[in-house]
Amino acid sequence: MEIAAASTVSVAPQPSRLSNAFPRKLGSVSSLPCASFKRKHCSGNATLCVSSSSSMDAVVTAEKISPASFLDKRETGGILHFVKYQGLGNDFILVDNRDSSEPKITQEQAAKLCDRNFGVGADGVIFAMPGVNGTDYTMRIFNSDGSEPEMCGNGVRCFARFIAELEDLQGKTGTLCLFTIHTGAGLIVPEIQDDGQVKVDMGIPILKAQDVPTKLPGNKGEAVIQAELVVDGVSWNVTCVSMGNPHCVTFGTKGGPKLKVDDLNLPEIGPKFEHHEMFPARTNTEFVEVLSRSHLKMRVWERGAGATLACGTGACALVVAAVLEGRANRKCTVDLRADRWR
Ligand SMILES: N[C@@H](CCC[C@H](N)C(=O)O)C(=O)O
Repeated sequence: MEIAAASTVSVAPQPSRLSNAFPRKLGSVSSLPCASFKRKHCSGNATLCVSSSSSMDAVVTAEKISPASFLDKRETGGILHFVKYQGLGNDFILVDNRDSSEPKITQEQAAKLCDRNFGVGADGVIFAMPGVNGTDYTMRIFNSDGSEPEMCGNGVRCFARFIAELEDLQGKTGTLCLFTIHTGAGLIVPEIQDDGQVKVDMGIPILKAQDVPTKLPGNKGEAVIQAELVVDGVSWNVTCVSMGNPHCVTFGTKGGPKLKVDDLNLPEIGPKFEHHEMFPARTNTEFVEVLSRSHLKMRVWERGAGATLACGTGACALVVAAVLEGRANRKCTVDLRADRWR
């Protein structure tokens, strides 16, 4: 027995910007036991049908999916149950792990599951685990490369919706905070709105260089604000912010023209920031274009996940950086994607 087959995944209309951090549910993949995994694309690009029905065109069978073969070894029922959620296109595989403080799959297995061609495809895998220190739940997440970040803004919003559905809290939510979540970056208390969307207070940003962490020397006290970072021989201005996880925010090169984020070669430049020696824990990088003092546009290269369509901690980090650099007001809208970046 291999991976569970699923019914359907419906793709909801995509909003073009993140305003006040509300999530969109992409759809859910309900896992059903079956002996093989068959997939068929339905009409248009809005629906993907995955079915165990033999009448469907099988493009792959479970026996041939070595990355998925671990799925029958780790769970008693022989199947890893999961759902798929997204926040503004930042997508995650969510696993109900409430019965154990050990993730049901390893980091290597998570990376295989996140593969968009040979796995389910996602920016990360999130585990809903028992709470610690008096919290109701613990969220752990593995990036699509298998590394474990401390925090994920869109992920924690998806997590909150997942818990609400698991615990049947839908319709009882209002703006009440019904549960607390322990994360690698501290306590999160999500607010589930009447319409099911989730709002999260991301807490106080960390600016002290060694806590971000960055090896760049503090130039405003211990903070690194609009400092020079040489990447591949080019001097960029960067501000370093941790939202529990590290972010390097840039509005462009030193003395260069205003950054036009649409023109960036993200797959080329992104990894050079991520693996720069000045970031001992690697870094997420936000490339930002200022449209006005209250309207910013970003593209993100995520640590451990590459180019993603959105990043909640990144959106928060760049507003912090924009305010510190005097480029924007404290309240602004961040466009995370005008269309698909990749
Ligand atoms: N997309 C997330 C951030 C996920 C973690 C990140 N890749 C890291 O390694 O820090 C978000 O919405 O915040």
